[in-house]
Amino acid sequence: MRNTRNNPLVEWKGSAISTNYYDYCKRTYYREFAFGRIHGKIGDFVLISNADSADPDTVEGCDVAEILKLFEAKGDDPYKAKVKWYSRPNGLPKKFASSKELYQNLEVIQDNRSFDDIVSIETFFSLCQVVGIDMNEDPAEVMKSLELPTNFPVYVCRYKLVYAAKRVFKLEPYLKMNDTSSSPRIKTVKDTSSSPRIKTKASQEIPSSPRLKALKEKVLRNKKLEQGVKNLGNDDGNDVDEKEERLNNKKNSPSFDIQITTSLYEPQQSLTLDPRERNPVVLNREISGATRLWGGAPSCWKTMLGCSFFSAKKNDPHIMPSGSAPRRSSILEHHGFETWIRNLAYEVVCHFIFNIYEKTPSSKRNKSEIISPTKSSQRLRRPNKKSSSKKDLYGNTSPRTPKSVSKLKTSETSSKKKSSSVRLAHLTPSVPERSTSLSTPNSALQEARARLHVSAVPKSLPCREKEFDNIYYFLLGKILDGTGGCMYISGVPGTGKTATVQEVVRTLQNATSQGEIPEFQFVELNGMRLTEPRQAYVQLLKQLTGRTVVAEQAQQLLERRFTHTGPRRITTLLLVDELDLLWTRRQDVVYNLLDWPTKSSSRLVVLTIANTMNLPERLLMGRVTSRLGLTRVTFHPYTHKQLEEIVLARLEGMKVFDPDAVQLVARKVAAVSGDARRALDICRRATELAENDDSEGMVEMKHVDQALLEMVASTKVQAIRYCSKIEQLFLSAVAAEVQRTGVEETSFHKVYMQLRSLCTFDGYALPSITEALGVCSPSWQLSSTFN
Ligand SMILES: Nc1ncnc2c1ncn2[C@@H]1O[C@H](COP(=O)(O)OP(=O)(O)OP(=O)(O)O)[C@@H](O)[C@H]1O
Repeated sequence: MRNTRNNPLVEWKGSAISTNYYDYCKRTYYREFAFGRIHGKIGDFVLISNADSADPDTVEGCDVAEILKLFEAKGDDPYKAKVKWYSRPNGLPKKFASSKELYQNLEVIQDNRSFDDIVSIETFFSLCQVVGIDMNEDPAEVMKSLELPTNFPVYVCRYKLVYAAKRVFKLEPYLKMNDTSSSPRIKTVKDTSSSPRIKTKASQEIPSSPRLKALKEKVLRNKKLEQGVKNLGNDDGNDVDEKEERLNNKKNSPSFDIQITTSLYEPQQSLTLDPRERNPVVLNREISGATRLWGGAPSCWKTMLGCSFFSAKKNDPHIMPSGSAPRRSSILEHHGFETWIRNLAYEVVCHFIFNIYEKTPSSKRNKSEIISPTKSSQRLRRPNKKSSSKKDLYGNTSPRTPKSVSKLKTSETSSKKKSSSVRLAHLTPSVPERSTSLSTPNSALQEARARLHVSAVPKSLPCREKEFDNIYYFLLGKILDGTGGCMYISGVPGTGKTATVQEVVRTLQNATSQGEIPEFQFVELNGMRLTEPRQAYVQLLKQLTGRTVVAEQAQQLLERRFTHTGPRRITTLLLVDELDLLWTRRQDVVYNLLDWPTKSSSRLVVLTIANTMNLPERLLMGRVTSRLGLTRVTFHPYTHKQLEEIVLARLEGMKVFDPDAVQLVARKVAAVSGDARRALDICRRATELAENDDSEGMVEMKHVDQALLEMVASTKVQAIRYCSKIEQLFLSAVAAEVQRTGVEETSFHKVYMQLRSLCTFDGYALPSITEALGVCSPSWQLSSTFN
């Protein structure tokens, strides 16, 4: 039967599977498919192209998965498979990924994290094999001894990643205790002459190593089992469990001998009980409820519900999972009474489950997936007031008494809803200790100077609680939702924009490592560090995949990544600092960076930082601004009180500054720019002056006065002071134009327009264009130098 709908490349093999459950799902399920040269069936292992990898069209760029179901859905991409994911070691959570015990290229780990498990068959790259081995065995040795086909990817599996608690994982042995005595579990693929798929060694002579002896025995036993399936009721009767679990599936498959194999992964397989294939949390509860109600489900029911169906044709050389005898059974036909019992039991259980499912309010079901109401301990907790003065929320020592956090007022209402459950937190922006300590200061003044340095990481970011909150909850909402979005952050230099965002990211990463929120990846671009705007693509791709390519190719790869679905994709958080420097005439770079988050599959959140508040409206085209959205946070210049607080917070516990001296600095800086960097610099210089002066280790008003004077009398200021009036006016015009546009480059024409305005206001005669051009030409500089 060939499907002509949309894509003639995928073809179902054999007839559709019909059961009450599948009929209820209103989907058509199949056992086998052909996609180009790939001929696969339920139970096979496949490599699935990963759009997020550096090279999705290579074996290394693919993820490993086992096919659990095959079905035809509605829509443009109807050929679907339900899979069980297997991760390579570097695809595991960080704490396992770096483990030296795991073999990057040889080994995969069954991954029970809640990735999307419905994938398009069109993303299949090739078939592969996974061999289950005991956790104490050496994968390299096993691979050597197995002598498996070299042109076919083969992996061993020792572990499975399971939930220890909500979002906390642990590794468990892949094979259960009673499996360890048995030989490796190998699933082979069917040898079809039409496809270049790999033939396993099953039909070849197997070398006589103990492992392969056992394997050979297993192959023979499995073959016998399959024979048993063929000869109804004529199995050898050795395996009591198999006998018990035998069921008649005549109704469902009149023309096939059906073998129902309970999976090795019973807990996961049981998820298939959900009539809509979603909400595993609720479903598990339903299953256990059903089991309780019926006094423990008989093994045959378990088999029925957790089974995968596949055809067992006469010459099919399947090698079945070893050591799985107790968990597998063959279903034989023509047992009328058994069929009746089976169907009755099946319908009753399905009916029971559907009823529970329908009666469970959808709100409850969804909630249980995100934040378990019973596990309040997992949430961010408001710190105990008594202890809050010592430790902040994430265990960092914070000398500040936490302030109450203002309500979030972002325009993102959806994230508000989600975050409300996590909102109990009292968030104080804080920065973790630096990893390498600064050189030990000898005096109090030296220590103060070290603390006042802009590069010194402060323990907290006072006066930015509200901004911290807004950014934190925006990002939290996006990470919990698994959606994309943009935020525009603006403010004059030195107002703590970058520092606040960095701190938010650190706080979220901390929450991730504690299993409170899902994983996300953080990447950073800074317009100042790029030689030209299109380098943003190169840098972004490099940080995401580790691959360096030219800008055009990088753009194509990023486009592909963000416009294609990635079932195992986690949220990407991109910080674009100095956005205005990515501006190009076509605005394509900024457009793409803001357009990718709007794609439903991208899971990309972009935080953009720039110095001007109205940059989007002034500099960017309408279609770019529209993509930026309305979620904006403005960092206003610090007031003198805030600057005072910032400086005093850094000097906490020290008595080196006269309080009036700090106030003087704060007032002077707030009057000009409100730049925290400038205030810290002046205070630092004052400590140096106090050290040279014999002032008994105290910074007084005179030191601050002198430092302020030095700032004014800096070389730049001196140079400008000695410029001619026309030069001073020209420089003012350049500064006004740069301030107006927020871009550091400008044209002479625009500067001249500014110059005209300045001259008119100040009552000077407007210099001619030639004179103005002369001011900025090198020859003018030379002549002025010599004059
Ligand atoms: N609230 C604050 N508390 C303590 N230190 C602060 C605070 N705000 C700013 N600073 C200090 O000022 C320095 C400059 O901050 P930051 O780089 O975040 O400013 P910015 O707004 O991003 O400036 P620019 O636009 O120039 O990049 C930081 O390194 C930090 O040391």
